[in-house]
Amino acid sequence: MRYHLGWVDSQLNPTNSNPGKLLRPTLLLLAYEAAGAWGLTDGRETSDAGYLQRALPAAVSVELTHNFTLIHDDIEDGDTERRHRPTMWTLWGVPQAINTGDGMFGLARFALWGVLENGVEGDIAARLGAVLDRTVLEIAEGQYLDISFERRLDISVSMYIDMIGRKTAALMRCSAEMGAMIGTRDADTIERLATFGQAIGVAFQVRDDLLGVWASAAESGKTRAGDVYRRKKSLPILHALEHANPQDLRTLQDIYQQEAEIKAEQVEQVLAIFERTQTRAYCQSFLQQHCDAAYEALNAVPHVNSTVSTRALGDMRTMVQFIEAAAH
Ligand SMILES: CC(C)=CCC/C(C)=C/COP(=O)(O)OP(=O)(O)O
Repeated sequence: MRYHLGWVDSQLNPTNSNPGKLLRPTLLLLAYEAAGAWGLTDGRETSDAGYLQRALPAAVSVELTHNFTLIHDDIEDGDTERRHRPTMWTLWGVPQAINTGDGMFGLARFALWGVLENGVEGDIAARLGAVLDRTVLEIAEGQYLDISFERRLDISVSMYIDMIGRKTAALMRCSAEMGAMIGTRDADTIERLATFGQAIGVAFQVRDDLLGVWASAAESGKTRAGDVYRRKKSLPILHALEHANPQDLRTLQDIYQQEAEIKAEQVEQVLAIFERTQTRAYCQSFLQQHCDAAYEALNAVPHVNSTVSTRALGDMRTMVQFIEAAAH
């Protein structure tokens, strides 16, 4: 993939050796190119990558937004490690970590105005700000729902999908939508790419949910069935709770509500119930549906006479293929 993580990382923070996946800025830049990179047709194409400047402030902005939410998320969850490093609140204390997260959100908003210096018109810049603000509100709603689900077992699959749609997919949608808005004024193109972002966002989370239960330790670098050990309310358990027979349902309720830590044999019991409820197949088909929706959105992006756009659409398909692999 062209936007190799190191490339975007060097734009964001030259000293950061573990920046995370940088999925959102990558998505934003690809959507910008796919949408036509503001009239960059083959006849006008330049050999340098100067045209990317136009979208770069927004790419920085979505990554800063993501990192601000992670700083606050780690405080709320009490997590002590992220990306194999101590979380900010463990180093600086909760008050300063909250403050840093707030500052980072301010920085994300401030960085976005940089598009004005790179040739983006004022009305588009203002609308980019509105998309980002609406998205942050949606993420906060998603986080509210997620936290409120923690002590409950009566969460339906559709409630969960609504939650991840806001908490995880909203910023992916926002990234693709913003990139497209900087690349073109064509409403159809913007809508298709935004839809792509939403679909890939949900798919990405469900892939994580699948790997959290069924990836081998070697594949994921984590404990096998780690999400069952943590009793995480992800798609598999919510599907199983909806489809278990009465006896299995009681077993799941007992295990997920007990005060004591879950034992290895109870994890095996949960996995056996997942088998009986065909939960893995359900999650895989759910993932496939969202990957199909992502492909469909890409196929419907109006054609631009530009190799840059064609290449970006190809890279976005590669992204879907990577996520889709967890469905097989
Ligand atoms: C308003 C706030 C604070 C929003 C948090 C948004 C977010 C995507 C958190 C990480 O989710 P996660 O808990 O599923 O992921 P991880 O396991 O990486 O913490």
